[in-house]
Amino acid sequence: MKEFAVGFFWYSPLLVLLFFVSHRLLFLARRKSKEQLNLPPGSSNEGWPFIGKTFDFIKPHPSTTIGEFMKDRLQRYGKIYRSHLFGAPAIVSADPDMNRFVLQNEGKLFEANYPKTMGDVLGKWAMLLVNGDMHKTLRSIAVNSTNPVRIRSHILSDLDFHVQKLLKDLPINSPFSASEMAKKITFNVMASQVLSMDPDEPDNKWLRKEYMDFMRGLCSSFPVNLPGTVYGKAVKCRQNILKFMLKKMNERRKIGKEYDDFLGMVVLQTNLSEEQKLDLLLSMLFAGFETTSTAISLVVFFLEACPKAVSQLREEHLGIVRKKQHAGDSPDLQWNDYKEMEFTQCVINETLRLGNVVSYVHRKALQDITYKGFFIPSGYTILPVFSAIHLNPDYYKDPEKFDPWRWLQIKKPGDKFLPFCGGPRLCAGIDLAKVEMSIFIHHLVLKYQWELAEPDIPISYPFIEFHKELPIKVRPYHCMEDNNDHVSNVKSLPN
Ligand code: HEM
Repeated sequence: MKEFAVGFFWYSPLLVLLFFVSHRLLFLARRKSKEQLNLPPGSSNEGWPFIGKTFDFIKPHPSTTIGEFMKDRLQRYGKIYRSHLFGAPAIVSADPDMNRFVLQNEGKLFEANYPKTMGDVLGKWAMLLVNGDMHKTLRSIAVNSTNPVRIRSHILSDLDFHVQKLLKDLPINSPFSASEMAKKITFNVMASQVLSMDPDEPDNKWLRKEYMDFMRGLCSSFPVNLPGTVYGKAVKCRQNILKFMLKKMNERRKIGKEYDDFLGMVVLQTNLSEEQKLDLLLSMLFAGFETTSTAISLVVFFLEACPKAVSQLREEHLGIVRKKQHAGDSPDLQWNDYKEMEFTQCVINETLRLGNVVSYVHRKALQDITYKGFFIPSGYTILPVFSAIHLNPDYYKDPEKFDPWRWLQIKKPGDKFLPFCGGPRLCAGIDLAKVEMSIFIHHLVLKYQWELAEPDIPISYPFIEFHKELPIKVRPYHCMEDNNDHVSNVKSLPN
C-alpha cells in the first residue's frame, strides 16, 4: 500500500500531463476533421489578430454600392465566403437562400450577436442584444405599440401633424440641411410616441441634443469607453437620457393617470425590472429614429435626381387631395388615403433597395450546421448582407439605377428584398416606418420643389451619413390654386 502511495505520488503529474496531451490531441484531431469538412472558401485567419479584416469590411463606401472588400470577395469566392470579422471567424452571405435560412432559424440554429461594446451604450437589455424568452417578451411589447391597428387609430394623425409642422416653414431658396430636417421630424415623432413630448417643450430640445451625441458615439468606429472620446460621451449621454426617462416614469406613477404612449405601456409591465424597462424605452427611440431619418434623407436625395418620379408622385397625391375635397372629407390624412399611395410604395421600396439603410445584420451559429454543402462551425459569426443582394444584377436589372417603376412588376420580392430583415427579428416598426415615409412624401411633393445646393452622396460607415448633411434649396410648388388647403391642422399649430 505504501509503495502504491509513493508510486502514485511520483506518477500523478505524469498522468495529469498525459491527460492534457491526449485531450489536446483529440481537440486538434476533431478540429482538423471539421476543417476537412467543406468550410466556405476564404480564410478565417486573415488580417490582424482579433480584428481580422473588420476595418476592410466596414470601410466607408457609398451606400448605393457594396464596397471594395465585398466586391473583391464575391468575385474571388462567390456568394458565401469565410473571413475574420468583429473579433471572430465569420461567414459572410450574399446568398438569398442562405440569408433566409439564417433568419428563419433565429433562436434555433442561430441568434443575434452584436458586438459587446454596443451594450455599454444601448444597455444589456437592448432588443438587439437580448435573445430567447426575454427577446420574445420585449418584442411583443414593441410590436403591440406599432401595429397597423394602433397606427390607424392613434399614430397616423400624430405623424401627419409632426411632418406638416416641420415642413410648414422651410427657408425658401436658401440652403439648409435635409438630413437635419429628417432627424428633427423622426425625433419629434419618436419623442411624441414614446414619451408624449411636445416638440416645443424645452426638454425636447435638450433630449434631442443628448440623443444626437448618444447616436454619434454608437455609430463611432472606435468603440472604447475613454474620457474625451465620442464613445465615452455617448455612454454619459445614455445615463442622462435614462435619468430623464426614470423621472418621467416616476412622475407618471405619482399622477396615477394612464398615458396612451409607449412609456405608458412600459410602466404597466409588471414582469420587467426598472432597468429592463429603461433599456426597452431607449431601444425604441434608437430603432425608430436613426433608420427612418436616414430613409427620409435618401428619399429627398434620390427623388431630386428623378423629376419623372416626382411628377408621378404629385399626380398620385393631388389625386388623393382632390378625391377628399370632392367627397367633402376632412383634409387630414387617413389610413384609406395611405392605402391609395401605390406609386409612393414603389418609391419607398426603391429607396430602401438602392440606399441600404441597414446593409447587414449580426448573427452567430449556435451549433455545427451544414448548409448547401458548406460546413458552418458552432460559434462562427454569420453576416447576412442585404445590400449585396439588393445591388446584384442577377436579381435587379441595372441595380445602380433609381427605378421605382420596377416595383410595379415585382409583386413578391421574397428573400431578395430584406431592408427590414426577416424571421422572428423582422423590424418591429416596419409599418410605422412606411407610413411615416409616405406622409413625408405626400407633404413634400405637394408643397415644394427642391434641388441639391451642393453635391452630396450617402456613405455607409456602416450607419449612413451624408458628408455635407445633404444641403438642399426649396421653392414652393404652386400647382393647385388652393394648394395649401390640405394642410389644415397646420393652421392651428402652436408657434
Ligand atoms: C426605414 C426604417 C427602418 C429600417 C430600414 C429598419 C430596419 C430594421 C432591421 C434590418 C432590423 C433587424 C435587426 C436585426 O435583426 O438584427 C430592425 C429591427 C428593429 N426595428 Fe427597425 N427599421 C426601421 C424603422 C423602425 C421603426 C420606425 C421602429 C420603431 C418605432 C423600429 C423598431 C425596430 C425594433 C424594435 C427592432 C428589433 C426587433 C427585434 O429584435 O425583434 N424600426 N429594423
